[in-house]
Amino acid sequence: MEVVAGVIHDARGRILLTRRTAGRDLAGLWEFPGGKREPGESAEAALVRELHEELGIEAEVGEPVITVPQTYPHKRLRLDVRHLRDWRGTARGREGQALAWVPPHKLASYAMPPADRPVVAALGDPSDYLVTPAPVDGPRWLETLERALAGGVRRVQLRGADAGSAYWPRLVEQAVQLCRKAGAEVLVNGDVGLARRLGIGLHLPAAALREAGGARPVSADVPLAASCHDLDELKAAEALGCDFAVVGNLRETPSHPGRAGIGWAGFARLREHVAIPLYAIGGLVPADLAEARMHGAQGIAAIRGLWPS
Ligand SMILES: Nc1nc2c([nH]c(=O)n2[C@H]2C[C@H](O)[C@@H](COP(=O)(O)OP(=O)(O)OP(=O)(O)O)O2)c(=O)[nH]1
Repeated sequence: MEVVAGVIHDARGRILLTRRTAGRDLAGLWEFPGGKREPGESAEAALVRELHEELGIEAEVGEPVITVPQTYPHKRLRLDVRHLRDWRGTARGREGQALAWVPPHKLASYAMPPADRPVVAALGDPSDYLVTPAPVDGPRWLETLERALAGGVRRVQLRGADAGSAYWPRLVEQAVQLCRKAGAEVLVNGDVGLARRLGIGLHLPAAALREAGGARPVSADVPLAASCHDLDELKAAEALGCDFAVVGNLRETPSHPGRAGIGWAGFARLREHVAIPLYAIGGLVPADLAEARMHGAQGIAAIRGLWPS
Protein backbone atom coordinates (compact mmCIF):
# COMPACT_ATOMS: atom_id res chain seq x y z
CA MET A 1 0.00 0.00 0.00
CA GLU A 2 1.40 3.36 -1.05
CA VAL A 3 0.45 6.21 1.30
CA VAL A 4 1.34 9.85 0.88
CA ALA A 5 1.12 12.52 3.61
CA GLY A 6 1.96 16.20 3.95
CA VAL A 7 3.75 18.40 6.47
CA ILE A 8 1.51 21.46 6.67
CA HIS A 9 2.87 24.54 8.46
CA ASP A 10 0.88 27.56 9.62
CA ALA A 11 2.28 31.10 9.81
CA ARG A 12 3.58 30.41 13.33
CA GLY A 13 5.58 27.36 12.23
CA ARG A 14 3.23 24.86 13.83
CA ILE A 15 2.53 21.56 12.03
CA LEU A 16 -0.91 20.10 11.41
CA LEU A 17 -1.77 16.65 12.77
CA THR A 18 -5.16 15.00 12.33
CA ARG A 19 -6.68 12.30 14.47
CA ARG A 20 -7.77 9.01 12.96
CA THR A 21 -11.50 8.59 13.53
CA ALA A 22 -13.19 5.72 15.38
CA GLY A 23 -13.84 2.47 13.55
CA ARG A 24 -10.72 2.70 11.35
CA ASP A 25 -7.44 0.93 11.65
CA LEU A 26 -5.16 2.77 14.14
CA ALA A 27 -8.16 4.78 15.41
CA GLY A 28 -7.40 7.59 17.84
CA LEU A 29 -3.79 8.02 16.75
CA TRP A 30 -2.52 11.31 15.33
CA GLU A 31 -1.06 11.41 11.83
CA PHE A 32 0.12 13.66 9.05
CA PRO A 33 -2.87 14.36 6.78
CA GLY A 34 -2.93 12.33 3.58
CA GLY A 35 -4.01 8.91 2.40
CA LYS A 36 -3.65 6.05 -0.02
CA ARG A 37 -2.54 6.48 -3.60
CA GLU A 38 -4.97 5.20 -6.17
CA PRO A 39 -3.73 2.93 -8.99
CA GLY A 40 -1.92 4.99 -11.63
CA GLU A 41 -1.98 8.15 -9.51
CA SER A 42 1.25 10.06 -8.81
CA ALA A 43 2.24 10.79 -5.20
CA GLU A 44 1.81 14.53 -5.82
CA ALA A 45 -1.68 14.16 -7.34
CA ALA A 46 -2.76 11.83 -4.52
CA LEU A 47 -1.61 14.27 -1.86
CA VAL A 48 -3.36 17.23 -3.49
CA ARG A 49 -6.58 15.17 -3.76
CA GLU A 50 -6.43 13.84 -0.19
CA LEU A 51 -5.75 17.25 1.37
CA HIS A 52 -8.66 18.71 -0.54
CA GLU A 53 -11.03 15.89 0.44
CA GLU A 54 -9.99 15.76 4.09
CA LEU A 55 -9.23 19.40 4.91
CA GLY A 56 -10.63 21.51 2.08
CA ILE A 57 -7.29 23.09 1.24
CA GLU A 58 -5.47 23.60 -2.07
CA ALA A 59 -1.91 22.35 -1.72
CA GLU A 60 1.27 22.70 -3.73
CA VAL A 61 3.51 19.75 -3.04
CA GLY A 62 7.17 20.44 -2.21
CA GLU A 63 10.32 18.53 -1.28
CA PRO A 64 10.33 14.96 0.06
CA VAL A 65 10.91 14.52 3.82
CA ILE A 66 11.27 10.73 4.11
CA THR A 67 9.65 7.55 2.77
CA VAL A 68 9.09 4.98 5.49
CA PRO A 69 8.46 1.31 4.64
CA GLN A 70 6.48 -0.25 7.49
CA THR A 71 4.83 -3.56 8.29
CA TYR A 72 1.72 -3.57 10.49
CA PRO A 73 -0.03 -6.75 11.68
CA HIS A 74 -2.48 -6.70 8.75
CA LYS A 75 -0.71 -4.64 6.10
CA ARG A 76 2.51 -3.39 4.60
CA LEU A 77 2.83 0.19 3.52
CA ARG A 78 5.20 2.83 2.32
CA LEU A 79 4.55 6.23 3.84
CA ASP A 80 5.89 8.95 1.53
CA VAL A 81 5.93 12.28 3.41
CA ARG A 82 6.29 15.60 1.58
CA HIS A 83 6.71 19.21 2.58
CA LEU A 84 4.18 21.61 1.06
CA ARG A 85 5.58 24.50 -0.93
CA ASP A 86 2.38 26.44 -0.31
CA TRP A 87 -1.27 25.95 0.57
CA ARG A 88 -4.45 28.02 0.48
CA GLY A 89 -7.77 27.88 2.28
CA THR A 90 -8.87 27.17 5.84
CA ALA A 91 -8.03 23.71 7.11
CA ARG A 92 -11.01 22.00 8.75
CA GLY A 93 -11.85 18.38 9.47
CA ARG A 94 -14.25 17.59 6.63
CA GLU A 95 -14.51 13.95 7.69
CA GLY A 96 -15.17 14.64 11.37
CA GLN A 97 -11.51 14.24 12.37
CA ALA A 98 -9.95 16.38 15.11
CA LEU A 99 -7.14 18.77 14.11
CA ALA A 100 -4.14 19.92 16.16
CA TRP A 101 -1.58 22.59 15.24
CA VAL A 102 1.56 21.38 16.99
CA PRO A 103 4.88 23.19 17.59
CA PRO A 104 7.63 21.00 16.04
CA HIS A 105 9.31 20.22 19.38
CA LYS A 106 6.02 18.81 20.72
CA LEU A 107 5.32 16.38 17.85
CA ALA A 108 6.97 13.50 19.70
CA SER A 109 4.48 13.79 22.57
CA TYR A 110 1.52 12.84 20.32
CA ALA A 111 0.54 9.17 20.03
CA MET A 112 1.14 8.28 16.37
CA PRO A 113 1.35 5.09 14.27
CA PRO A 114 4.78 3.36 14.23
CA ALA A 115 5.63 4.64 10.73
CA ASP A 116 5.43 8.22 11.98
CA ARG A 117 8.22 8.00 14.52
CA PRO A 118 10.93 8.13 11.83
CA VAL A 119 9.01 10.96 10.19
CA VAL A 120 9.04 13.08 13.34
CA ALA A 121 12.77 12.37 13.74
CA ALA A 122 13.43 13.29 10.11
CA LEU A 123 11.74 16.66 10.71
CA GLY A 124 13.75 17.57 13.79
CA ASP A 125 16.84 15.47 14.45
CA PRO A 126 20.27 15.57 12.78
CA SER A 127 20.63 13.74 9.48
CA ASP A 128 24.36 13.08 10.02
CA TYR A 129 25.81 11.01 12.86
CA LEU A 130 29.57 11.41 13.12
CA VAL A 131 31.55 8.51 14.54
CA THR A 132 35.03 9.63 15.52
CA PRO A 133 38.10 7.75 14.29
CA ALA A 134 40.72 6.45 16.73
CA PRO A 135 42.68 9.39 18.17
CA VAL A 136 46.31 9.01 17.17
CA ASP A 137 47.20 12.55 18.20
CA GLY A 138 44.84 13.90 20.91
CA PRO A 139 45.11 17.67 20.27
CA ARG A 140 44.77 17.18 16.51
CA TRP A 141 41.77 14.88 17.02
CA LEU A 142 40.05 17.54 19.18
CA GLU A 143 40.84 20.23 16.65
CA THR A 144 39.34 18.12 13.83
CA LEU A 145 36.24 17.44 15.93
CA GLU A 146 35.88 21.18 16.43
CA ARG A 147 36.01 21.68 12.66
CA ALA A 148 33.35 18.99 12.12
CA LEU A 149 31.12 20.80 14.63
CA ALA A 150 31.79 24.14 12.93
CA GLY A 151 30.72 22.44 9.68
CA GLY A 152 27.31 21.63 11.17
CA VAL A 153 27.59 18.16 12.73
CA ARG A 154 25.10 17.98 15.64
CA ARG A 155 25.20 14.32 16.72
CA VAL A 156 28.50 12.69 17.64
CA GLN A 157 29.62 9.27 18.81
CA LEU A 158 32.98 9.36 20.56
CA ARG A 159 34.73 6.13 19.74
CA GLY A 160 38.18 4.92 19.07
CA ALA A 161 40.30 4.03 22.08
CA ASP A 162 40.89 0.67 23.71
CA ALA A 163 38.72 0.43 26.79
CA GLY A 164 40.77 1.26 29.85
CA SER A 165 43.42 3.39 28.14
CA ALA A 166 44.56 6.09 30.53
CA TYR A 167 44.15 9.10 28.25
CA TRP A 168 40.70 8.29 26.75
CA PRO A 169 38.40 9.55 29.59
CA ARG A 170 40.21 12.91 29.66
CA LEU A 171 39.98 13.21 25.88
CA VAL A 172 36.27 12.34 26.01
CA GLU A 173 35.73 15.03 28.64
CA GLN A 174 37.36 17.63 26.40
CA ALA A 175 35.38 16.46 23.38
CA VAL A 176 32.15 16.65 25.40
CA GLN A 177 32.89 20.29 26.20
CA LEU A 178 33.35 21.06 22.50
CA CYS A 179 30.11 19.29 21.60
CA ARG A 180 28.15 21.08 24.33
CA LYS A 181 29.51 24.44 23.24
CA ALA A 182 28.32 23.71 19.69
CA GLY A 183 24.91 22.50 20.89
CA ALA A 184 25.60 18.99 19.59
CA GLU A 185 24.34 15.77 21.13
CA VAL A 186 27.17 13.49 22.27
CA LEU A 187 27.33 9.76 22.99
CA VAL A 188 30.29 7.66 24.08
CA ASN A 189 30.80 4.21 22.63
CA GLY A 190 30.38 1.29 25.02
CA ASP A 191 31.46 2.79 28.34
CA VAL A 192 28.39 2.97 30.62
CA GLY A 193 30.40 4.22 33.59
CA LEU A 194 31.91 7.10 31.64
CA ALA A 195 28.53 8.02 30.10
CA ARG A 196 26.92 8.16 33.55
CA ARG A 197 29.79 10.08 35.13
CA LEU A 198 29.76 12.77 32.41
CA GLY A 199 25.97 12.79 31.96
CA ILE A 200 26.24 12.04 28.24
CA GLY A 201 24.59 9.57 25.89
CA LEU A 202 25.64 5.96 25.35
CA HIS A 203 26.15 4.11 22.07
CA LEU A 204 26.10 0.33 22.47
CA PRO A 205 28.00 -2.01 20.14
CA ALA A 206 25.79 -4.93 19.05
CA ALA A 207 27.47 -7.32 21.50
CA ALA A 208 26.75 -5.02 24.46
CA LEU A 209 23.13 -4.88 23.36
CA ARG A 210 22.81 -8.59 24.05
CA GLU A 211 24.45 -8.19 27.46
CA ALA A 212 22.29 -5.27 28.58
CA GLY A 213 19.62 -7.62 29.92
CA GLY A 214 16.65 -5.54 28.85
CA ALA A 215 17.16 -2.55 31.18
CA ARG A 216 17.98 0.89 29.78
CA PRO A 217 21.53 1.50 31.04
CA VAL A 218 21.32 5.33 31.05
CA SER A 219 18.53 7.67 32.09
CA ALA A 220 15.87 8.78 29.62
CA ASP A 221 17.18 12.35 29.48
CA VAL A 222 20.37 11.34 27.64
CA PRO A 223 20.39 9.58 24.25
CA LEU A 224 20.80 5.82 23.96
CA ALA A 225 21.73 4.23 20.63
CA ALA A 226 23.04 0.95 19.29
CA SER A 227 24.81 -0.60 16.30
CA CYS A 228 22.78 -3.33 14.61
CA HIS A 229 23.33 -5.76 11.74
CA ASP A 230 20.12 -7.78 11.65
CA LEU A 231 16.52 -7.79 12.75
CA ASP A 232 17.14 -9.53 16.09
CA GLU A 233 19.57 -6.79 17.10
CA LEU A 234 17.19 -4.08 15.93
CA LYS A 235 14.34 -5.57 17.95
CA ALA A 236 16.63 -5.73 21.00
CA ALA A 237 17.62 -2.08 20.51
CA GLU A 238 13.98 -1.08 20.27
CA ALA A 239 13.00 -3.12 23.33
CA LEU A 240 15.82 -1.52 25.33
CA GLY A 241 14.41 1.93 24.56
CA CYS A 242 17.13 3.09 22.15
CA ASP A 243 16.37 6.51 20.72
CA PHE A 244 17.93 5.50 17.41
CA ALA A 245 20.12 2.81 15.89
CA VAL A 246 22.80 2.48 13.26
CA VAL A 247 22.46 -0.24 10.63
CA GLY A 248 25.13 -1.55 8.32
CA ASN A 249 27.17 -2.08 6.56
CA LEU A 250 25.39 -0.51 3.64
CA ARG A 251 28.29 -0.84 1.21
CA GLU A 252 31.51 -2.81 1.24
CA THR A 253 34.13 -0.60 2.90
CA PRO A 254 37.94 -0.54 2.97
CA SER A 255 37.81 -1.36 6.70
CA HIS A 256 35.75 -4.54 6.04
CA PRO A 257 36.94 -5.80 2.65
CA GLY A 258 35.01 -8.79 1.38
CA ARG A 259 32.01 -8.12 3.63
CA ALA A 260 29.27 -7.31 1.11
CA GLY A 261 26.93 -4.49 2.00
CA ILE A 262 23.19 -4.95 2.60
CA GLY A 263 22.39 -2.22 0.04
CA TRP A 264 19.43 0.16 0.23
CA ALA A 265 16.88 -2.58 -0.48
CA GLY A 266 18.27 -4.63 2.41
CA PHE A 267 18.20 -1.59 4.64
CA ALA A 268 14.56 -0.86 3.78
CA ARG A 269 13.58 -4.48 4.52
CA LEU A 270 15.01 -4.16 8.05
CA ARG A 271 13.46 -0.71 8.49
CA GLU A 272 9.96 -2.14 7.97
CA HIS A 273 9.91 -4.11 11.18
CA VAL A 274 10.90 -1.51 13.77
CA ALA A 275 9.80 2.05 14.46
CA ILE A 276 12.97 3.67 15.82
CA PRO A 277 14.90 6.11 13.61
CA LEU A 278 17.81 4.41 11.81
CA TYR A 279 21.04 5.70 10.33
CA ALA A 280 22.72 3.72 7.58
CA ILE A 281 26.48 3.17 7.88
CA GLY A 282 29.20 1.75 5.65
CA GLY A 283 30.89 3.74 2.92
CA LEU A 284 28.39 6.61 2.99
CA VAL A 285 28.87 10.37 2.54
CA PRO A 286 26.51 13.36 2.96
CA ALA A 287 25.62 13.22 -0.75
CA ASP A 288 23.86 9.90 -0.01
CA LEU A 289 21.25 11.61 2.17
CA ALA A 290 18.46 11.88 -0.42
CA GLU A 291 18.72 8.18 -1.27
CA ALA A 292 18.92 7.30 2.42
CA ARG A 293 15.70 9.21 3.13
CA MET A 294 13.97 7.48 0.20
CA HIS A 295 14.60 4.16 1.94
CA GLY A 296 13.45 5.27 5.37
CA ALA A 297 16.78 6.29 6.92
CA GLN A 298 17.17 9.24 9.27
CA GLY A 299 20.45 9.85 7.48
CA ILE A 300 23.99 8.59 7.36
CA ALA A 301 26.45 7.61 10.07
CA ALA A 302 30.10 7.72 9.09
CA ILE A 303 33.68 8.05 10.22
CA ARG A 304 35.53 8.95 7.01
CA GLY A 305 32.50 10.51 5.29
CA LEU A 306 31.96 13.09 8.06
CA TRP A 307 35.45 13.64 9.51
CA PRO A 308 37.10 16.70 7.95
CA SER A 309 40.37 15.92 6.17
N1 LIG B 1 -2.36 9.68 6.15
C1 LIG B 1 -1.51 9.02 6.94
N2 LIG B 1 -1.59 7.66 7.02
C2 LIG B 1 -0.72 7.06 7.83
C3 LIG B 1 0.24 7.79 8.59
N3 LIG B 1 0.98 6.91 9.31
C4 LIG B 1 0.50 5.66 9.04
O1 LIG B 1 0.90 4.61 9.52
N4 LIG B 1 -0.55 5.75 8.14
C5 LIG B 1 -1.28 4.58 7.65
C6 LIG B 1 -2.65 4.46 8.23
C7 LIG B 1 -3.44 3.76 7.12
O2 LIG B 1 -3.23 2.38 7.24
C8 LIG B 1 -2.79 4.26 5.87
C9 LIG B 1 -3.52 5.43 5.27
O3 LIG B 1 -4.70 5.00 4.79
P1 LIG B 1 -5.99 5.94 4.80
O4 LIG B 1 -6.06 6.69 6.05
O5 LIG B 1 -6.07 6.64 3.52
O6 LIG B 1 -7.09 4.88 4.67
P2 LIG B 1 -7.91 4.07 5.70
O7 LIG B 1 -7.92 4.62 7.05
O8 LIG B 1 -9.20 3.82 5.03
O9 LIG B 1 -7.05 2.78 5.70
P3 LIG B 1 -7.60 1.36 5.95
O10 LIG B 1 -8.35 1.42 7.24
O11 LIG B 1 -8.47 1.08 4.75
O12 LIG B 1 -6.36 0.54 6.00
O13 LIG B 1 -1.48 4.69 6.24
C10 LIG B 1 0.30 9.20 8.48
O14 LIG B 1 1.11 9.91 9.10
N5 LIG B 1 -0.60 9.76 7.65
